[in-house]
Amino acid sequence: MTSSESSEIDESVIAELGRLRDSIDNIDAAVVHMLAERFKCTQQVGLLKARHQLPPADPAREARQIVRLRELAESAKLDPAFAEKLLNFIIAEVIRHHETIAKS
Ligand SMILES: C=C(O[C@@H]1C=C(C(=O)O)C=C[C@H]1O)C(=O)O
Repeated sequence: MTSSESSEIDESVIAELGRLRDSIDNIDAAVVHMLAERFKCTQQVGLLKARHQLPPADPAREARQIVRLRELAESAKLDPAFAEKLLNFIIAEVIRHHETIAKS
């Protein structure tokens, strides 16, 4: 392989890496915007619960969401265990917000 051939390969690899990373950046931005919208909704739920003396957490609702999300993950070829962990992580933060709202 000549030095010009190897530098062409390097450039095409770098270009493909750049394209893939641009898509990753767009997806990360979409995730951030979707999470921000979700937290706007859950903040409203937190206010409603505090006003009506409802508990911050609703384990029955969470169980239904987990079943649904695991099914969605499976059909999207995403690891259902990962999807469940991610949802639990988000819900834990939401419940923390609801507890703060209830105390305020
Ligand atoms: C948002 C709610 O409050 C909590 C947070 C949930 C969520 O982030 O999806 C689900 C159930 C509750 O534990 C709710 O009750 O709907």
